[in-house]
Amino acid sequence: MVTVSVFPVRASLTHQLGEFIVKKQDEALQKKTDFKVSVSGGSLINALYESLVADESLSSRVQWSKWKIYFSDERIVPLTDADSNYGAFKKVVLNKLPSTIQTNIYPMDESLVGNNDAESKNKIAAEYEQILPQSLDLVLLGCGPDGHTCSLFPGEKHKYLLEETSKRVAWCHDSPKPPSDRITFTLPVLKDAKALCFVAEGSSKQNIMHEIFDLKNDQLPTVLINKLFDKKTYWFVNKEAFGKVQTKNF
Ligand SMILES: O=C(O)[C@H](O)[C@@H](O)[C@H](O)[C@H](O)COP(=O)(O)O
Repeated sequence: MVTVSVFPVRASLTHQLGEFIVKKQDEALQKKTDFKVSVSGGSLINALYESLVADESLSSRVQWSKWKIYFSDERIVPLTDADSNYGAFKKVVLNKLPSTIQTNIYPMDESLVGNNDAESKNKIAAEYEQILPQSLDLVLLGCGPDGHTCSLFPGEKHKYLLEETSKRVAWCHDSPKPPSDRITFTLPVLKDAKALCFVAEGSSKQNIMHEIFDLKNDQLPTVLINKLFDKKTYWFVNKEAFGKVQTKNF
């Protein structure tokens, strides 16, 4: 069973999300000197700001200097582009931290970004794979209204990403959510991670939450992940997103 927590108001979701992340951080730091975490783009980034920066009862417990921060997926655009997940995370979260705080962040190498050939895009993915550790302590994920996560999209034409077993980071060349070129973790990275945490909020997620949790449509990447990695998968959702979900059997 996956662990699902449903929150009536946003502040309680972001607080409990922060408590969960800090708990995973503390568990990791009891055993080693760093906390390896990956973040995704989209609305998750604002939730992370609320949890880890704005929430004063949590912000003092976040040991940023011991975090190693990776990206679960990244759009192939310059890191300064408004579409960059790194850029968004830096702007919304890291730039809000006191300047004395050191962070260790691992963005995609943007030097090949301008090249439009497949070889360059595959190389960007392969280079990211090289810097990725074997096992992340925590992978933070969003869920799109179509049931995608990372840049693993549902449907026949995107199956090449879900079926990838040798590349740990792959080039997604046809994202239905712009921009179309991205790099993304593949399932082997999620398999080796210690914990996976999804955040989904708002009424635009109602239909997909119903499909994921009630209908369990296993054509959806998120359903597949729930099935494959149930014991280490956690969902933080709000009551709007879960408005149509009937089941208690996760
Ligand atoms: O770069 C991206 O596009 C994201 O990493 C993506 O996987 C995101 O997490 C979902 O699309 C959910 O985004 P929302 O929460 O904004 O719907």
